[in-house]
Amino acid sequence: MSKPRVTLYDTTLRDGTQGTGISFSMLDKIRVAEKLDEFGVHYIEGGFPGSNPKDAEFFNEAKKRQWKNAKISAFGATRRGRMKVEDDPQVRILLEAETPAVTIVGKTWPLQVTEVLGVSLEENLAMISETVAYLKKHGREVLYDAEHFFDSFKDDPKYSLATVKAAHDAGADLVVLCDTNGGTLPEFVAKATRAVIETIGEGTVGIHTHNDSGLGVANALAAIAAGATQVQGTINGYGERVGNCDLITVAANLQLKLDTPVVNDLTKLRELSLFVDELANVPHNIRAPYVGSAAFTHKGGQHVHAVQKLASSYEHVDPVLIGNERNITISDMSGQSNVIVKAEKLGFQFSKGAPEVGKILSEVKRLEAEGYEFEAAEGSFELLVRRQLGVSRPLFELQEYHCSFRRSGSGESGWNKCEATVKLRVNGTPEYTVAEGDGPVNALDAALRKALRPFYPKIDEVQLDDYKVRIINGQQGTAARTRVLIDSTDGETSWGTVGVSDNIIEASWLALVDSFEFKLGREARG
Ligand SMILES: CC(=O)SCCNC(=O)CCNC(=O)[C@H](O)C(C)(C)COP(=O)(O)OP(=O)(O)OC[C@H]1O[C@@H](n2cnc3c(N)ncnc32)[C@H](O)[C@@H]1OP(=O)(O)O
Ligand SMILES: CC(=O)C(=O)O
Repeated sequence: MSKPRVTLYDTTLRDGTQGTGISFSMLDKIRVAEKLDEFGVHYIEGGFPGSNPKDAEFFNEAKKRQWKNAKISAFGATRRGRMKVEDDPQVRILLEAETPAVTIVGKTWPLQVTEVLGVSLEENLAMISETVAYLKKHGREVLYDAEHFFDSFKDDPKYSLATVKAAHDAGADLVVLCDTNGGTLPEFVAKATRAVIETIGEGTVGIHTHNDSGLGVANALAAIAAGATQVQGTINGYGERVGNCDLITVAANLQLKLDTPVVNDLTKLRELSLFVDELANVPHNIRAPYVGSAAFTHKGGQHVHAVQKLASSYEHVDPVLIGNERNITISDMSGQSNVIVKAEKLGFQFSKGAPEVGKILSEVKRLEAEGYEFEAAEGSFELLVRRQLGVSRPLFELQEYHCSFRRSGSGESGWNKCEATVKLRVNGTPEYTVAEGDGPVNALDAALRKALRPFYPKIDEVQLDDYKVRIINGQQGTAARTRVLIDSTDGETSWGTVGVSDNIIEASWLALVDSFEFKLGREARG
């Protein structure tokens, strides 16, 4: 696409990695940058090469690659006080990154200049203009990040404008106003942005916000409405403290709500968000605007009823536009509409008022009142539907199971032993098996598989991915009711099952049996 009115500047690989728990290997940084480039981000801030060898190495790798859409930028600071710009090693390293663009942060707030940097206000202006001019002389596109701009504008508008004017007059291609502490409100952001544009002209200002007041995106949009032409942010809002402006949300708002196209194909937005979470090893935020898996998930019966008739009744945009999809969940807040939609996915067609729908719905509500939760246990819900419709076939007839745990001695010389026995009949054939395991549930799992394997060899495809235990009525201490949720996979599909009991072993057994019955039942039906 031709240059849009607003460009996207991604700083996931620099400011994002200042977020607690966020770290990428050098090769993962390259993979994230490639994904951002493919998506159509206009600038990628790859890191702070003066900070650490990994970031410096990123730029060595980045210069060997062809970037289709994005300009790579190296991040650093203005020269240090009382030093010549050409003698500052951090500035030299910025040039050695050999990027087409360079972003430097400088101080704007008198408080920071005198108290933190410990230099005079005049020396700070010289640090800004000399560093910008030096980088321009070396042929770089220079983006100047005006740190704490809004706090400074509140305290001393004259000095804050003098700093951005110093950067602009020295040749900065863009002055980026930073809400570094994330405490500013949108109205003030808009007012300050307008004041800067009046001082240095149209098309010269970008915005970089943090989310400390929960307004990172709102503040960025306020600055854009006031005339800013670049928005800086991070994928999924990673960043120092509570994070940066979420570039995912901003991109969707600009393109879908503000008639400001920023990329060619917004349908890749969710994929980008998940990809970056995956590489950062961060759990996906299901409530993320636009791209979260809950963003178009309807739980309440009245909502589900309405979206079947008119999607826009409870959806602000079509999920397909950002590569997301509509989901309907089942719970005690469901109405007939939820059951009808879910049952249809299982191949059963019902109309409103059908007795089968009422039966399924009542059973869901009865079990949820006992502590079950079907939202994340679609496998158990499918079995519930089949059982209520009388079309399920149990895998076996249980006679008894037993498990034991024995601890002998203490410390390292002691030992633990977990053993389980399972006695059941499969198609009339008795089976009696015993197995050991790391814990009682693991031992039961092994004994049950041993008993069922001769009849259902596909059982070995089932792997348990996750096992979660939730105490439902904790006030009853060790006599509390327990809910166990198991996530299983066969490598191709994944499913969740649930079991509830006063006994943690029995709750686990129920969830385990549902997991096997779900998989093997589907296999048998073909
Ligand atoms: C708002 C932002 O997000 S800006 C980016 C912040 N990111 C980071 O700090 C992550 C990367 N940082 C680092 O790896 C290190 O802090 C380094 C390599 C930059 C500096 O390390 P050190 O030299 O050991 O200094 P230290 O981190 O203790 O202190 C920061 C130094 O930078 C100076 N500094 C801070 N801002 C600026 C600026 N805008 N211009 C010039 N110097 C600056 C400080 O005065 C201080 O130097 P001093 O001790 O000589 O006064
Ligand atoms: C530059 C930057 O990251 C900030 O001021 O927040």
